[in-house]
Amino acid sequence: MASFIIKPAHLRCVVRTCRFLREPQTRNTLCSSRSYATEEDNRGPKIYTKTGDKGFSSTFTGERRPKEDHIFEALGNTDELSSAIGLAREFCLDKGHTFTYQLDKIQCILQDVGSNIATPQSSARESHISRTKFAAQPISDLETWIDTFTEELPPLTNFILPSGGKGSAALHLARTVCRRAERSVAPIVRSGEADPDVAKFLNRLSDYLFTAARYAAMKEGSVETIYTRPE
Ligand SMILES: Nc1ncnc2c1ncn2[C@@H]1O[C@H](COP(=O)(O)OP(=O)(O)OP(=O)(O)O)[C@@H](O)[C@H]1O
Repeated sequence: MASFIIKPAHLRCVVRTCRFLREPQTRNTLCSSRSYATEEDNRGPKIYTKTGDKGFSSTFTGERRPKEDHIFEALGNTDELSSAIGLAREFCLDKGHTFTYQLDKIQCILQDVGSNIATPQSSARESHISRTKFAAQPISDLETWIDTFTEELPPLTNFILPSGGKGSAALHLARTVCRRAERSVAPIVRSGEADPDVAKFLNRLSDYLFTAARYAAMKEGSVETIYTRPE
């Protein structure tokens, strides 16, 4: 069994993803097993390699690029997005919301987003591409979930401000991080280095997070603050 440790930061994950993707049997076990660290992992290498100390890091294809490269920017934003969703999920769990399993799934898909971003097509071999292919199904799942929330929600008649309780406000914050992730992925997709479905997924995800925020507020009976023009 290959070693792969989920580190606190998704970017770490992506980098480890770079390592663990070399061992395909570990891919897709991430979300199902929940048992991320094995005894072997515990005896494994240290978390720090020091190879990034000079401001360069590696893509999954083995290229060394400066850390301000578009790819690491997008990976960092994806990592931050997963963390923001993780926090929102905790607030939603506290309130007993039934949709938190969706947030779990989304966090797993964001790992796949990171894998795809970390694999620039121009330097990828066939084996890299097949291991980091991004599936379109998660986009349809988001659309189904959005439509289900929307059926229960009252129509939107005003601009609402991020509010509506801790879960709702945290989902709005995650939505804004999602839009930043989308902006940073756009040039990578445009240059043909990442899968266009990654951009589509992030675009749909911000709509999902907006709708889930409203749904959480409604279920909690929390008031969403409406924009009013200051006097
Ligand atoms: N600051 C960063 N922001 C976003 N992604 C990063 C950043 N630094 C590295 N990465 C990506 O995340 C992966 C894992 O990060 P990690 O911190 O292990 O890399 P590193 O800094 O190159 O190595 P080390 O921390 O061991 O010196 C890297 O392989 C790279 O793809």
